Parts: sequence; structure tokens; C-alpha cells
Amino acid sequence: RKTKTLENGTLRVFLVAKVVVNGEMIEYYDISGCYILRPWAMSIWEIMQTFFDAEIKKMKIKNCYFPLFVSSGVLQKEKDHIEGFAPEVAWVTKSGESELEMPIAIRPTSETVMYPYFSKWIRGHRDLPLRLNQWCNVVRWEFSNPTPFIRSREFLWQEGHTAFATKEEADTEVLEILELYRRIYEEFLAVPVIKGKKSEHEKFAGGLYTTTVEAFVPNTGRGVQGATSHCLGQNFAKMFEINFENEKGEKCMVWQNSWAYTTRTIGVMVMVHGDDKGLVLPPKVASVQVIVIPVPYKDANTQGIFDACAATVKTLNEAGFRAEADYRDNYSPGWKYSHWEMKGVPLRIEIGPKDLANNQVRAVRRDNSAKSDIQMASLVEGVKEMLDNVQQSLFDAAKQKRDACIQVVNTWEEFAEALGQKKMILAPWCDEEEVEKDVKARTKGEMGAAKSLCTPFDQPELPEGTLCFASGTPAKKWTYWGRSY
Ligand SMILES: O=C1CCCN[C@@H]1CCCn1cnc2cc(F)c(Cl)cc2c1=O
Ligand SMILES: [Mg+2]
Repeated sequence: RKTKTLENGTLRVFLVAKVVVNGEMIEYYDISGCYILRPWAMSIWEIMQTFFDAEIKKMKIKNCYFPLFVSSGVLQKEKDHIEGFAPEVAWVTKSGESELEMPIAIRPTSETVMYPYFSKWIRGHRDLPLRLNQWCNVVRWEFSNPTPFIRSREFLWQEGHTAFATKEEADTEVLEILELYRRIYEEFLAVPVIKGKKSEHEKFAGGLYTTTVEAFVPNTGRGVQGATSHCLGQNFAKMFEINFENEKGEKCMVWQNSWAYTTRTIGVMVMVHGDDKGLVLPPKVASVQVIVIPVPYKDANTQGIFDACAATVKTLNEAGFRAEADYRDNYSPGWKYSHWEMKGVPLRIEIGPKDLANNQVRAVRRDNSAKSDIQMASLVEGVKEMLDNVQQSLFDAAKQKRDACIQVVNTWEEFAEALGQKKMILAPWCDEEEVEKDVKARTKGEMGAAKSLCTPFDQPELPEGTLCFASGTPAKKWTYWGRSY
């Protein structure tokens, strides 16, 4: 029974749930699949948002806000790609006691909300490029096991929607945005990702191609789509008649992109870095980077210890670090150590009588529990060095663990074995959609089927005559496969 529980979705959910509730990131809500984002999680979202918003503003992308509601006529406009999604659309059918004439959908994504207005606003080439972004929530009434951050019925995201005169401009922007997503994962969340292209089967059906940053969770052996940047081609331009008159007076359709990252990023970070003491926050996204804890000993100069704690917080705050002290007199230092470890604060500073006497502080890293004494005179340099080390070693450790999970295979037998060992599998593939569906069918089961995760831009050498691991026909590319969230 235990093993069974271990394998299926429940434990996966449980692991994340326990850590994010105990770490005070999430509170469960009385509607299934919906979660309360407490300040400890919201602050991480805000730190990433501050970075990403500033970067897209440098790219002359402007923020806007479109309505939450989509009329059913407009939503159904794009019937081919939504038919697969229809079951997850949430509808408003009443106001008070009275039925609405027409049911109104809550946006699951905003193409159909925005693009009729793109068509109205874009007339001539001088109206291009049109580059808009919105920070908002979306609702998708999913039925598979809901998990905080990873799969919820409402989540926060940014959705970028851009229109260009040429395909070249669109292609360029797709990769500029994808690089920002890589930076969010690798520079802020300390999570290694692989940049690549989604297969025809896995891409956004309404688009031309989908690029992605793929993360991997070694503990569960599952890949997770970290963020996506799609080139839509002219598909939506055709559907919504988004045309412009070019310099020669010819009527042309625009080339479009759309791109998003979501609060799922936080869940990936929690799963990659969390340990059995709870959350482990990378300093770049920690709302409290340093927690200062007074360790009074009987009546030995307690006021002096408290003053030293206050001075430490003040000095660190003035140097730009997010530091706080925990003066609560109803909790012991030991209780406080485990409390702040559970919340994942990257660095703890203890100040006791001995530290006071030696005019130093005792600093303890959350990631590896390493202790070091820092002279008060060099407090800022010492703390900066430790926090930078924590950030880098969290990334290095996650990359080392992720790389250890990557298995290169050439045959189906090797593939099946690696899948059983919860690996992220790099295999030569013939790039046939039928074969991809066949891999899914052949690996169906309790743990979920294997799927293609991405074809990495960084392609290893593919020797002439290499055969596809699944079909045995000539391989065209190396592709990552695995189970996923
Ligand atoms: O991933 C992004 C980046 C930001 C803007 N959107 C695209 C594509 C979204 C796909 N997608 C994803 N989920 C959906 C769920 C739905 F219920 C409906 Cl009606 C449509 C969709 C849907 O189109
Ligand atoms: Mg979905």
C-alpha cells in the first residue's frame, strides 16, 4: 500500500502540499483546486514580476488589461483549437436570481478576448509592431490531480501578445522572451532548464511552433514545462482578420507571438530545492534573506544582545539585504531555528553572549547548514559572500542532480529501462507524430505515459545512419522524453 501510494499522484501532491503549507506559502481553500497565496509565496511572485516587467519594458512592450469575461460567440470563434479545451472552460450563467441571456466564459487565456481588437487597431504598417502584455489570473477547470502552484484551477500569469509585419521579427522575439524565462529559472529560482522546441503533437495547436524551457524534478522523475513562447505564424491573423497595409499598399496578414509564465514557477522551485526540513529559498527570491535570532543566556547582557541584533538588521537593510530579527519572547531559539528553516530562509544569524563578547555573529546557511563566524566590522561583505554562495550552490546542486537524471538511449529497451528509473531520456527520434503517439500508448500506466518534452536547441552530434529509438527508421533529431506534470 505504502509503495502504491508512493507511486501515484497522491504522494506527489502530499509532498508539495506539506512543505508549502508548513512554510506558510499556501492555505488550502474550500473550493477544490483553488489555493490561497500567502505573503511568503506572493513575495516570490512579485520579485520575479519586478524583473520580468522591467525587462519587457526595455523591449518597448506595454502592459494593458483586458476583461476577465469572454462572450461564448467569441470564445467559440476558434473552435478547432478550443474543442480539446472545452471541458475546462468555466462559465457564468446567472447574476443573482436571473439567468443571463448568453452564458459568459471566464478567460482560460486571452487570444479570443484580445485579437478582435488587434484587428481593429492594426490598419497600416505604422501600427506595427503591436506588443502588449497583461498580468492577470486565468481559470481552467482542470480535473486531474490539482497540486498547489503546479496545477490549480485559477493561477496568476503574464500573457504577452505581439504582432509584427514580418516573420523574422516574430522569430527573434520568441527567443528573446524564452531567454528571459531561462533567466527567471536559472538566475532567480536557481533551477536549471533546457531550451528547446515542442513537438508537433505537444505544441500549442493554434500556433506555428512552440518553444519552451523544460525543468525536471529528480525526486519524482518528472519533467515540467517551465514557460512557453509561441510563434503563432499567421494563423490567428487569418482567423481574426488582423491585416495591415504595407509600404507598397498591399494588404498583408500580421505575424504573431504569444508567451507566458505562471505561478507554476514557484512550485517547481519548491520541489527542486525543498528538503526534509522544508522549504529552501534561493536568496534572489527570498523575501527574508537573513533572519537574526537573539540567543540570550540567563541574564547575561540580554539588552546588549538585542541591541546587537537590531544593529545587525539595520546594517544589512541599509546594504540592501532583506533582513529581519525574531524577538518573540514566547519561543525558544531552537524553536525559531526550525521555524525559519521550514520557511526556507537562506541565512540565519545567531547572536549570543560569546558572539557579543567577540564582536561577531554566527551565520548558518540553510542549504548545507555550514556555520561561519563573521566579524561585525565585515558583516555586509561576509553576508553578501554567503548569500551569493548559497544562490550559486543551489543552482550547481540542482544542475548536478538534474544532469545525473539524464540518460542517453538508442533502443526501446534502453528507453523503457530508463523510464522505469525515473530518468529524463535523450533519444534519437524520427520526428513522426504517429511514432510519438505510439510511445505514449506503449508507456501508458499508473505513473502516466511518457511524452516528448522538447527537442533541445543544443543538438548533440547525430551520426549518419542513427535509427529512431521507437520506430527504427532513420532518426532526424535528438529529443528529450519523460513523464511529466
Ligand atoms: O500558452 C500561451 C501563452 C499565453 C497565451 N496563450 C498561449 C496558448 C494557450 C493554450 N491554451 C491553453 N489552455 C486553454 C484552455 C482553454 F479552456 C481554452 Cl478555451 C484555450 C486554451 C488555450 O488556448
Ligand atoms: Mg491545460
